[in-house]
Amino acid sequence: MDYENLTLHTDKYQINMMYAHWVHGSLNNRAVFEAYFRKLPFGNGYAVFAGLERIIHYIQNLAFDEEDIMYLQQQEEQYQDGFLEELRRFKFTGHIHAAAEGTLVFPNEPLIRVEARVFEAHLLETALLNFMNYQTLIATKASRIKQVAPTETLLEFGTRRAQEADAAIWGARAAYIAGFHATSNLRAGKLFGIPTKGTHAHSWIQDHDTEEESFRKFAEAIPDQVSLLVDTYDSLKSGVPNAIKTARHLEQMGKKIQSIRIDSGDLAYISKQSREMLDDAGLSYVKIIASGDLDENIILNLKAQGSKIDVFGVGTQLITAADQPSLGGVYKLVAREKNGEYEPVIKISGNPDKVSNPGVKEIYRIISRATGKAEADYIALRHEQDILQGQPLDLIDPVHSYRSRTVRDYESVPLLHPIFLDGALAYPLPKLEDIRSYHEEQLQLFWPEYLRKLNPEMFRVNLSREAWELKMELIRKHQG
Ligand SMILES: Nc1ncnc2c1ncn2[C@@H]1O[C@H](COP(=O)(O)OP(=O)(O)OP(=O)(O)O)[C@@H](O)[C@H]1O
Ligand SMILES: O=P(O)(O)OC[C@H]1O[C@H](OP(=O)(O)OP(=O)(O)O)[C@H](O)[C@@H]1O
Ligand SMILES: O=C(O)c1cccnc1
Repeated sequence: MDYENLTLHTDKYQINMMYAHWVHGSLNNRAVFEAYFRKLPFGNGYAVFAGLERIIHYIQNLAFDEEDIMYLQQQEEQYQDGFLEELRRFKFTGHIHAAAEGTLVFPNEPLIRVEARVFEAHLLETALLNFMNYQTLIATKASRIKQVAPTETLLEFGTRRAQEADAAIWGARAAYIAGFHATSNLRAGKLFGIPTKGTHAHSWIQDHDTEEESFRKFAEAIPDQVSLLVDTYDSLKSGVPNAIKTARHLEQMGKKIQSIRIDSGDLAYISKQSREMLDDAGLSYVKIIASGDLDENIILNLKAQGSKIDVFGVGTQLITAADQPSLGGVYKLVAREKNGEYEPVIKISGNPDKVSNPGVKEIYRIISRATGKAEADYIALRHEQDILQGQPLDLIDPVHSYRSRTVRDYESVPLLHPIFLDGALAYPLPKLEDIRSYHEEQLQLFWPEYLRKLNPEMFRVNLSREAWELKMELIRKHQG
């Protein structure tokens, strides 16, 4: 894929802070930022991390070209030439650690850690959050849909209603990671290798004298991939009978229609009636696709009503994450260089959930040896080694510290992987199919109580004692 240069895809305040660091000669001080979200979307019990591939390409392509520099030169801030010269030389030289795409992730745990010259670390914030927030949101929405339709085929139909072109293709990719089977967007198919599927629109039928003629012509043109949209005039009185006639016509040519698509009306009732009509006509091989403003709640309802739908086409509700159109991921400074060492820093808030966790941290998934299931995620300061040596671990809830617990017989899996080290890519980009399988494996690690769609149990994300004590110490310090 040809990745565009998105260097100016940042908020102006980042450039202003970079400038102020340059003016004061502190641009080379190192800083550590962590990206995380505070609240799960859709009332879900987990989120599905996505966006890393785009972040990697973004960082690899970071460079201010002459047009960017000229544009910055015209800004009312009147940046000095020396600063613009510094930008001409800009490249990312720091470290980035991040979770793998497809990982199940939870609030308040660092998903991406950027450790770099403060000058570089500021620039990245906006784009990195933009990609992580959107793709994680859509992968999570898709995962909810997958949870209610684990055995059906799921088609992503959202492009026409997506928030512009980038959202359409990266959303299609996020949906595929979380278990969708195909997309209608050919560009997403071409760029990422996602399987593609397509039926036809109502206009095809409207553009013929009769529905029957339109079906026959479509079937004759693409005899190996025939899916007929039956609801233009009347699904049960006209559409399905005409689809049956077309199927018979095709059988005479030694071919089979694949499916019919219902796109309006009572989808449960129509699917059941259609199934009967198709079966009675000896066409039990013909599958039923449903579409039309579907989401996980309607799909669950349709299934509860005994509908006979094999394939769900989902567009608007998925690609726009309609019931919660944004994931509020943030990028917070956790440590700054002072006198050649890292000093942990905190952001205090009146809302205890919003107080940041200071210090450079690692995150470990604690898996019980007895059950093979995840017990908690454990956030420790980078230098802490207990976790790696299998010592008993005190799990302390960062907000409600009375909710502590000790785990003994566990395996700990680090969730953050080196992505860039000293500016060089240190991560072999996994194939999309592998990301999708990894996501499936991730789901197996969790008890169903955490995965259910409605009122799931809260998975524990805990701080090590040392990380918790550091947080308390900094709170005390700043509150006098
Ligand atoms: N049996 C059903 N149970 C629950 N929801 C359903 C059922 N059948 C359809 N729906 C949903 O109800 C909504 C119906 O939308 P709407 O009233 O706009 O009509 P429509 O049948 O899609 O018609 P049209 O496309 O002609 O406007 C859609 O979101 C659809 O997915
Ligand atoms: O409802 P969504 O979940 O967003 O799924 C995509 C919708 O897009 C198409 O409708 P549209 O009316 O745009 O075109 P059409 O004339 O081909 O039906 C399709 O028929 C679906 O209803
Ligand atoms: O192929 C389809 O049926 C399709 C594609 C995009 C949107 N709605 C339906």
